[in-house]
Amino acid sequence: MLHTKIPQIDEIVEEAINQATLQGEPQLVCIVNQIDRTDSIAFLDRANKIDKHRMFWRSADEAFVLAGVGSAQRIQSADQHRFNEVESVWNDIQEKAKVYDSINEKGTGLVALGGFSFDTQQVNRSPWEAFPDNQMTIPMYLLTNKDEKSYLTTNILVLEEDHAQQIIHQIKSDQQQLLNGIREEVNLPHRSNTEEISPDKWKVSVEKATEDIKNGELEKVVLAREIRLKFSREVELAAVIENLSNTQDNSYIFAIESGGDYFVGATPERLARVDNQELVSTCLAGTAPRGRNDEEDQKLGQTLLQDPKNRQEHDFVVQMIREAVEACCLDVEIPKSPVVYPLSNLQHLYTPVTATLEQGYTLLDVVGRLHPTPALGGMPQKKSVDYIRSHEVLNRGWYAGPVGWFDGKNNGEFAVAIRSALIQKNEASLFAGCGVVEDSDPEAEYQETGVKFKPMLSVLGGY
Ligand SMILES: C=C(O[C@H]1C=CC=C(C(=O)O)[C@@H]1O)C(=O)O
Ligand SMILES: [Mg+2]
Repeated sequence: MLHTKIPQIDEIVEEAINQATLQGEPQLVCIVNQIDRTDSIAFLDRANKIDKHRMFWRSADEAFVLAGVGSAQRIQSADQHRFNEVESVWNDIQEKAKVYDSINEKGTGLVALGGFSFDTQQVNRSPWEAFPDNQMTIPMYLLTNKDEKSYLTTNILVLEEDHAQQIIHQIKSDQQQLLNGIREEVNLPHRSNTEEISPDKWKVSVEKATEDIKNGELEKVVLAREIRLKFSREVELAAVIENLSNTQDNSYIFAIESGGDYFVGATPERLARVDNQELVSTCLAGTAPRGRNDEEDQKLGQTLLQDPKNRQEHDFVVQMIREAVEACCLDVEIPKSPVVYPLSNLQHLYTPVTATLEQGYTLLDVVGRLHPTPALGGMPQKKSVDYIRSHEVLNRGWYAGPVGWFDGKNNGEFAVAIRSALIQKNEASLFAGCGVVEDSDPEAEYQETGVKFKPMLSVLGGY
């Protein structure tokens, strides 16, 4: 049931058609309602019948979920200055939109969800044809679950030639399906094939990178590899998200559907979050497996904290994030040493970063400055991205790029899209990388990436 406290939808749509006629351009209308508590995965599953462009975000550390359906308006930019360009289009959209929002909650109203590719200079598009270098979408319908409450935002791009009754009928029927439609049983299909892409060639590339680092070409580079899977039938988005949500604590769960394909993952790595002007970023790099019991687990964690190779991987990240954040923030706080961050299959070195954005700077400014951090690219930034482009066999596409959301109230968050898979009908490509420094051992890095595949692999048909 909708708890409407704003003008009747009929009035809103008719007013928007008048506006569109007067302006000679479409009018974006945004309506926010509090609704009865609604399960986000059921919502996404029922949306399957409405639009094949769905988006999902679950925070790693707060009860906050966004599930978006369809596209009312889309922002795309392939430009080198894509973060600034997205910001300026976003400002323009906000200025022109008519927002009916008496609730004013974070993540409701005008919200854009989506992501950015890892490297705009990558010319090879396959297999990422459905994912442009940047795509942020204002969904037609957005469910926001925050703490115990649910909100539904409806965004309509109204055209001069639209008929009010037709639009209203469509919205009512879509809302009925999204909130009350029957949820079909969704299961994951059987996995019929698993192929590791050139593991030996990959180990040779790690060996070569350690030599190039010793020769002073660069200081650190993150190299990724791929596993390809085949299934007995199409893999349903809702089933993957449900499984990841049940198994991956301390991780962001994200999914973006585009042109029939979708990119999904459970990443522990925040890039940046802004609540008003308060910034939180995360340094996460350096990895060990989990132990089979508490004692072994503690021991592995302690060894990780003292291991010079892992500390070096981590310290490059802290150093770079510190410099980037200090350039646009006040009151930057970064602890002197990392702690251990436990996940279901492995543990990482973790250093939190908090700061206050200086006036005039935004979340997208910070994302543009940070991406890619040395946890995904390397050190120095440009050299390592060039190195990846010319040495890595796979095409990263959106793997290791920023994925997330922002609203019109100065809130938003981006994570880096690792522990992820590109799913195309009954096939999937999984990606995992590791930080290579001069003391890296190819076999150990191969094992480390093996553990990083586990969260997605276990959801997509067992180890
Ligand atoms: C690049 C990935 O992980 C990064 C994040 C945490 C730890 C990492 C590491 O220890 O190598 C990587 O830098 C990946 O999972 O694909
Ligand atoms: Mg590592």
